Amino acid sequence: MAQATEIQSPSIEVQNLSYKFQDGSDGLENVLLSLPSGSRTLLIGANGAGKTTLLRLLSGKRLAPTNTIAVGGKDPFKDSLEGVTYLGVEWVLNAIVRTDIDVPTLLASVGGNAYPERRDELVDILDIDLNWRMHAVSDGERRRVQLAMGLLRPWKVLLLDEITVDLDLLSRSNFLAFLKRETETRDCTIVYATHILDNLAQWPTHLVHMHLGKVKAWGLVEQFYAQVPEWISENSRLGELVLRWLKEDLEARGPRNNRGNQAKTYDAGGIGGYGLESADKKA
Ligand SMILES: Nc1ncnc2c1ncn2[C@@H]1O[C@H](COP(=O)(O)OP(=O)(O)OP(=O)(O)O)[C@@H](O)[C@H]1O
Repeated sequence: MAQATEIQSPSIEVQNLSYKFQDGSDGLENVLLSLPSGSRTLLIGANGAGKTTLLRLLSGKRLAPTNTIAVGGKDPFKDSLEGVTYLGVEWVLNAIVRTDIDVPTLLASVGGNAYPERRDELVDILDIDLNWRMHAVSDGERRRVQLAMGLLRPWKVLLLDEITVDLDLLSRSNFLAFLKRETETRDCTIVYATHILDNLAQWPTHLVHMHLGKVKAWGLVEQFYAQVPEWISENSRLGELVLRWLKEDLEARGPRNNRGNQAKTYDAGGIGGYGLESADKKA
């Protein structure tokens, strides 16, 4: 197995990145980004815009064309980088966190004893009960333990694909504040794909707007906020901006299905096909 390379400065540079899936369909097209060390970037875009695809390429889980991605100056796929943490769907689906196992054992299994202060801070911030047994916790409680496990080792680049959906508002807010503090107190960078914008307006330093595999716009958050009318409150500025982007994207893409044909299909098999028509008639 190739030895992991430690990255120095956690910047992210992407240029001319185009990517096709195995079936030949387009994944990303000509992506260009430059995210400096210490930045906190929100990846914004409708479902299917390409956010996960980009994060997986940045994490080195997928092979990008040569010289298109540099994380800390290195190719994440070739150099199997140490300090790059990707928390996405695979992480969430990990079966071990559903077995009859206790929290201290789980945290120890990912190196908790090597970082006792960090472990205790995360347990505190995420309000984790060390007496929980993982087969008998709620989805949100399980997610908090997973986040503590994933964040325990002091990463330099954190790639986060929305896995905070199960968290209650206070846990999520504490978690986001923790991430912000991390970037302010040590040399690290975060890219976070999310649809949930509550309490996030003050969080990002950069925004990336993706649409159909392309980056439509990216840059410092202030430059985007300047486009939103001033009368909109500071807190909802991000929401207003994203809503505007998503509406434009939907208009540009058009409806997914041709409405005329769809209507015919529904008429032919539609409600009647489920037996509801006859139920109606009986009533
Ligand atoms: N393995 C694959 N093969 C072919 N197409 C794929 C594959 N994985 C994803 N896609 C397609 O690529 C597009 C981008 O998917 P991706 O998961 O990156 O979107 P996303 O922005 O993360 O969406 P969401 O917000 O729903 O998570 C989608 O249209 C999806 O159907």
